[in-house]
Amino acid sequence: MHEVELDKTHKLRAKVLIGTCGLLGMLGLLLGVINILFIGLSPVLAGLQLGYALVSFWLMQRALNDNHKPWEAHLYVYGLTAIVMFAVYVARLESFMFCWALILPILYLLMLGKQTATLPASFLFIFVLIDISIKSDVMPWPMILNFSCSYALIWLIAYVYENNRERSENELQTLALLDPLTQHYNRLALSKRFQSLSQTSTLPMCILLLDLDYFKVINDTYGHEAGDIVLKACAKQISSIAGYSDTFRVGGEEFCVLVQAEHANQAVELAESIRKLISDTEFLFENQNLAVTVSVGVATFEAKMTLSNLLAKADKQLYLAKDLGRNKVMFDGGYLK
Ligand SMILES: Nc1nc2c(ncn2[C@@H]2O[C@H](COP(=O)(O)OP(=O)(O)OP(=O)(O)O)[C@@H](O)[C@H]2O)c(=O)[nH]1
Repeated sequence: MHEVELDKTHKLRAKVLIGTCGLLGMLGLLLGVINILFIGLSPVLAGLQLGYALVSFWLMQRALNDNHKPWEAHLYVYGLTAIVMFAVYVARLESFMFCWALILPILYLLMLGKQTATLPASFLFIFVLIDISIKSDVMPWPMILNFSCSYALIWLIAYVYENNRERSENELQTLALLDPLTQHYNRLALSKRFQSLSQTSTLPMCILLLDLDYFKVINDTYGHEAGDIVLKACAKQISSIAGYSDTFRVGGEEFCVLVQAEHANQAVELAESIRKLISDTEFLFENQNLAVTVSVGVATFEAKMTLSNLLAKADKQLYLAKDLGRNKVMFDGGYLK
C-alpha cells in the first residue's frame, strides 16, 4: 500500500527551516561582511554573523535532503535568539536593533510549536525591555509601549495561526483514519498501526481478517440501508471484544483486528468469541430481525513481513473458512468450529 504521510507539521517546519536558513544565511553573510568592512561595530558580532551564515547553509542542505533532526532546528532558532540578544546588547538604542526581535515569535511558533514557543518568546521580550530601559537616557515609555504592543500583536497573530493550523491538521488526520460509516479505523489506520507495532512491539502479533458471510443477500433482500445498519452493528460487536483501537474496517464487509499476544491460540480464541457473538446476535431493522455470520482467517506475523504479506496469509485462511461452509475460524489449516 502506498505510504500516506499524515504529519504535515514536520513538512511545514522543514519548509520554514529551509526558507529561514536560506534567507538568514544570506543576510548573515551580508551583515557580517558589511560589519567587518564598513561599520566595525563588533568583531565578535561579525564573527557570529558569518558563523551563523555557514551553519544556516549547512542546515538548509540537511533540511533539503530531509535528514535534519528536530533538535538541530531547535538549536538553530535558539542560536538565532542568542545572536539577536547579543546584537541588541552591543548596539546603540538609536540603531533600533531590537526590531529584529520582532521576527522571532513567528519563528518560535512555526518551528518549535506553540507548547515550546512561549518560554523563549517571553524571555526575549523581557530581555529587550530591560535593554531599552537601561540604555535610554530619557523616558523610555513610548519606545517600550511601541515595542511591547507590536511584539504582543505579532505573537498573538502567529499564535492564532498556529493554533488553527494544528487543530485543522488534527481534524484532517482523524478524518483520514476513520471509516465514515462505522466510525471505526480504516485501512490507512491499520497500515500506520502495523508499521509502528512491527517496529516497536516486543510481543508477537497476529491478525484476524473477518468477512461477513453472504452479506450481498442482506443488501439484496432488505436493502442497502439494512446492510449499513448490520455493518455498523458488527463493527461495534467486534470492537466490544477486540477493543476500539485494534479494530479496522478494511473493505466493504471486511474487518481486521490486530492482536498482540504471547500465543497464537489467544488470537484464535478472540476470533472465536467474535464469530460466536455475531452469529448469536439478531440485528433489528424495521421490526425485522436480521441474522449474519462471519468467517475469520487468523495469521501470525513473522519477521520482515509487510502488512500485505500478513493480510495475504490471513486471506488464505479466510478463503478456507469460506470454502468449508463459512461461520468458521481458520488458522494454519485447522478450524475451531
Ligand atoms: N450496505 C452496504 N453494503 C456494502 C458496503 N460495502 C460493500 N457492500 C456490499 O457487500 C457485498 C459483498 O458481497 P460479496 O463480495 O459477493 O460477498 P458476500 O455476499 O458477503 O459473500 P461471501 O463473502 O462469499 O460470503 C456487496 O453486495 C457490496 O455491495 C457498504 O458500505 N454498505
